[in-house]
Parts: sequence; structure tokens; C-alpha cells
Amino acid sequence: MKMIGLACDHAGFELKEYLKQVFDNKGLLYKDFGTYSTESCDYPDFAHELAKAVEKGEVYPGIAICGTGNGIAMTLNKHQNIRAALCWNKEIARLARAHNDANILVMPGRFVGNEEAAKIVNSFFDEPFEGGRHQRRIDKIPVSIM
Ligand SMILES: O=C(CO)[C@H](O)[C@H](O)COP(=O)(O)O
Repeated sequence: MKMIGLACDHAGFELKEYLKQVFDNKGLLYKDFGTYSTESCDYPDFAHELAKAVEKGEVYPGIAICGTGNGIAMTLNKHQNIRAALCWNKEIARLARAHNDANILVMPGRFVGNEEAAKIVNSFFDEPFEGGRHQRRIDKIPVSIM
């Protein structure tokens, strides 16, 4: 695994800090794109930086957290080569890798507990992409101007 990329807003800050402890304990490397406190902020400011780093191959995979996960996922998915998947349980996280080849795991910080989030992360990290029919579908996601 390469360097994990992290981004959040104020609503995801505490969960991000918890996950950093988990990664430290496992010796996993990460790059934190912010935010760095619970002070109110705007999730796109951090989501775009994470998305650009994933697109450049500087970090992989990414983990992004805001209150519901929706705003940060919407922002990330504006980037051409990002597939950010909002996951609130282990099975959705597993399928986000197996079927969607998601490169950024998004979680709703206000709706998942720390231990559940760590399980979601493990599930996402452990699952390979299945390819096949799922690759065909992923290839059809980008919007091309006709
Ligand atoms: O979930 C989010 C976006 O999807 C944000 O974390 C949420 O909107 C922040 O709300 P507030 O400014 O009231 O703390």
C-alpha cells in the first residue's frame, strides 16, 4: 500500500484524528491534507487537494470525511479520475472496491462511530477490484462531449 491520503472538514476532524492513531499503531503511512482542527471550515478546500494528490498518484487510497459525507464526495467526484464512494458500513465499503474500484473512501463523520469507521477502512483496504463487467461500467462513467 502506498501513502494514504486524508481530508476532512470540521465535522470529520475527530474521526480523522482517530484513524491517524490507528494507522500509527499499524505503521501505515499517511498524508493529511487537513483540516487540522474542529474550527468551522469549507470541505471543498481540503477535498480538492486530496483529489489532486490521488490523481497524481502521490497518495492512494484516499479517505475523506465530512458530517454526512455527501458534500465532500460531491466535490471529490468532480475530478475526472476520482471515484469517491460514500460508505457507512463494511459491506458497502467492500463493494465500493469490488464493483466500483473506488479510489477514495468517504465516510459520514457524524453518523459512524470510531470503531465502526476503522472496520469500514479495513474492509475497503482489503478488497480487490473484481474487474470484468464492472470495468466495462466504470469505463462508461466519464462524461464526454458529443
Ligand atoms: O456534512 C457536511 C457536508 O455534506 C458538512 O460537514 C456539514 O454540512 C457541516 O455543517 P455545519 O457547518 O453546520 O457544521
